[in-house]
Amino acid sequence: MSDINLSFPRTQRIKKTHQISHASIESSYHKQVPLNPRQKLYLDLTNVHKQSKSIFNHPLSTKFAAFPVNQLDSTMFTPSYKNLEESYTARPVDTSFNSISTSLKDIINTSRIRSRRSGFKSISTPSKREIKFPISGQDAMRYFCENLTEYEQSEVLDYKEVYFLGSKTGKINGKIGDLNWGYDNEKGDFQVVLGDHIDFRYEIVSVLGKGTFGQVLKCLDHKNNEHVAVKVIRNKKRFHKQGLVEIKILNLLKAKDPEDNYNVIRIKESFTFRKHLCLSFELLSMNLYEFLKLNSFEGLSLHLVKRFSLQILNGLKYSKSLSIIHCDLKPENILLKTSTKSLIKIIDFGSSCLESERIYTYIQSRFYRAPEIMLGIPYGTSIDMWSFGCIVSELHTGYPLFPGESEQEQLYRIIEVLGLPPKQIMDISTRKKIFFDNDGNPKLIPNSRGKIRYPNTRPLSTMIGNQDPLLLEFLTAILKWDPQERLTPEQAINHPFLKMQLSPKRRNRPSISFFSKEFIKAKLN
Ligand SMILES: Nc1ncnc2c1ncn2[C@@H]1O[C@H](COP(=O)(O)OP(=O)(O)OP(=O)(O)O)[C@@H](O)[C@H]1O
Repeated sequence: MSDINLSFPRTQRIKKTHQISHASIESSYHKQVPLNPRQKLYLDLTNVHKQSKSIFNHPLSTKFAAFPVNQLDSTMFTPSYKNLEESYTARPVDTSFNSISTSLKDIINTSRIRSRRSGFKSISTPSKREIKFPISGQDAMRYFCENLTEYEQSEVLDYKEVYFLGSKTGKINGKIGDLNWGYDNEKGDFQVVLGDHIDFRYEIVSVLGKGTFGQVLKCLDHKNNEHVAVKVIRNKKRFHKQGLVEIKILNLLKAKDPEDNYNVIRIKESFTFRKHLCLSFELLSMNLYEFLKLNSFEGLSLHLVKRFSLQILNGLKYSKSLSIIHCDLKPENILLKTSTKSLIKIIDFGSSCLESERIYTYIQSRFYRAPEIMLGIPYGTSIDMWSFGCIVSELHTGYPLFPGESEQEQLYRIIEVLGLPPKQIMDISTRKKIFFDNDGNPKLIPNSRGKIRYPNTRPLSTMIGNQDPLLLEFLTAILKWDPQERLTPEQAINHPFLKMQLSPKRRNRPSISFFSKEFIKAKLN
């Protein structure tokens, strides 16, 4: 194929129209009427099109096609031209690309020379450092095409605002046929590439946690220039559906708490990226399980237990007022706001529901599971108070109160401390056959170490120690079989255990054990 000839016959008819038209531009050029750069490039492009259909068969041509004609300018050529050259290098046998790339080179050069000659200011390609973000998806293609994978080149065009592109090294090259173009593993988890972007805005810094629902990533939000936590939900229908419920509940919690007074996590944004539902949150510090671990599982001072308890109850009181059941309260879902202060927030409303919209009957993490869930009895917000009671004990002692190795052992551990469930509970239990014989006696099945647990043989006082009688009273009032008898968050806040101020002398352990970031990192890894 020969190079593109940029001269046009003198006989070309002039079309008198105010709109940009191919003929008018061509003729203006030929009559030495100065063309503006956009007109000239329109001409160049259409000539490329006319003279070489094959260029438009190349995958990159779809990128050209994606630009409305009135948005074409010389800056577009640079990256696209480079890509054409690259594709030629990759396929040396294809001589048509050779001539096309040479032609494009000519077009660009000629266009610049002509612009200079005709006195028009040429459109110069700004250096990448000069470009200020955000840019449009189209500009991302113009200036940074070579930083993007082929998948991203199509993807980015849908973005009105691009804040961050990620470096090309390490990016997953999305391919048809791979799981979600290669962006997912077989479990539907997003394949994390540190340093890459999420949604052309968030830079992935590290992985903060992995859970049933997906992964939580520490990211730098290039729009607001702050670190955030982004929860990337697994790309599976069930998790996606539950993720939508989580967003609904988090938005409700946020809307009714404009001043951030209630110790619950605040959602910032939600969006879908590569088929993954994503939720961005304020970035918090370590969770209370990690905090206990950092304290060598020795348990926290009563002073600190009280401080944490009051804040958790504040969150539970608030969620109860909105009829929200958290359904998965545990130390891993309570986070310190920073590693140097005792402020905390409740996170993970991923299993939550409204009292009027309960879907699942079997919920909560086993150690913190309320008896009514195991016994198959209708439940409400009081299941969170059961979990709260277990957490208070664990914060105080350093170890879970009822660490059942199975569902059955979980209930037998509770029976060992509280005795048998009262008649009114047994009567309405739909799952009692799993745990009790026909006479209502526990089946006394040994656990994996051969231990049989007998009712009422292990008083709560021996499990939590006798340091503070009010703590025992407090926990006894919370850990009730009957949810109706359990303290509500309001009642718990007003319980003497939390009302009593500790004098500094009575603080039996250091009031708080906060550490440097380096120390925390070393300990937790
Ligand atoms: N806003 C945040 N700031 C810092 N770390 C966070 C934040 N949100 C979550 N994490 C970390 O990620 C972990 C998992 O988060 P989350 O519980 O929301 O995910 P999940 O998939 O629902 O987990 P699970 O399987 O426990 O239900 C948390 O235990 C915590 O360590």
